[in-house]
Amino acid sequence: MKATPLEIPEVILFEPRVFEDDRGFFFESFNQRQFEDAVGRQVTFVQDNHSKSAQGVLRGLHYQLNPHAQGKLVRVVQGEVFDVAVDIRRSSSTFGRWVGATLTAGNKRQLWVPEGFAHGFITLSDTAEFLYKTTNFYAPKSERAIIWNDPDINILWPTCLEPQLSGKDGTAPPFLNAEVFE
Ligand SMILES: Cc1cn([C@H]2C[C@H](O)[C@@H](COP(=O)(O)OP(=O)(O)O[C@H]3O[C@H](C)C(=O)[C@H](O)[C@H]3O)O2)c(=O)[nH]c1=O
Repeated sequence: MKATPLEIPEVILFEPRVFEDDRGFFFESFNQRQFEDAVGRQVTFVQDNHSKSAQGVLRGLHYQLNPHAQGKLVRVVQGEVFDVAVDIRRSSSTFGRWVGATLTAGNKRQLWVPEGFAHGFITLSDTAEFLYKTTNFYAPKSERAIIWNDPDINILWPTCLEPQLSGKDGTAPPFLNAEVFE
């Protein structure tokens, strides 16, 4: 497993070692020891999620407030998405900045999005199946969102597709009005 910190170094891109033979392939999709070595701290996941989206669907930008903040380890098992993490920790030197990565079933890449970040993705393939582990349970009352095209964050989504949004996401507040982490 290769671990690469992105421009916001708390966000880490993982690339697994894939073993291919005439039967197909094998790779360790999660290894607690290697993951914690890369992240530099103990991390416990308590929930696995799986969503399927059609092309153009954009889910995000979402996060849960403390004490329910979630770290997420995300990957794609079918199709392709562009995945984004936004630093919403007011005390951070990268507050308001974003990083992104293209995750596909083919590249088998995973992105670690720590607590303190808003997260979202846009679906680039006809459909995409998105799996992720979270470090805290779903707590809908603590859920918050930021509008996907906020001008102050200015995410460069890699498509001119008009995104398909849930009602919640289409009416999410701007970053300036968002409840953020201290
Ligand atoms: C997130 C979640 C949702 N649900 C139920 C609640 C709704 O009835 C239904 C769809 O929920 P929602 O529209 O919030 O799903 P997404 O838009 O994919 O939300 C996720 O989108 C982005 C990518 C994120 O990073 C978050 O993990 C999460 O907010 O699943 C649950 O029962 N448990 C859960 O953990």
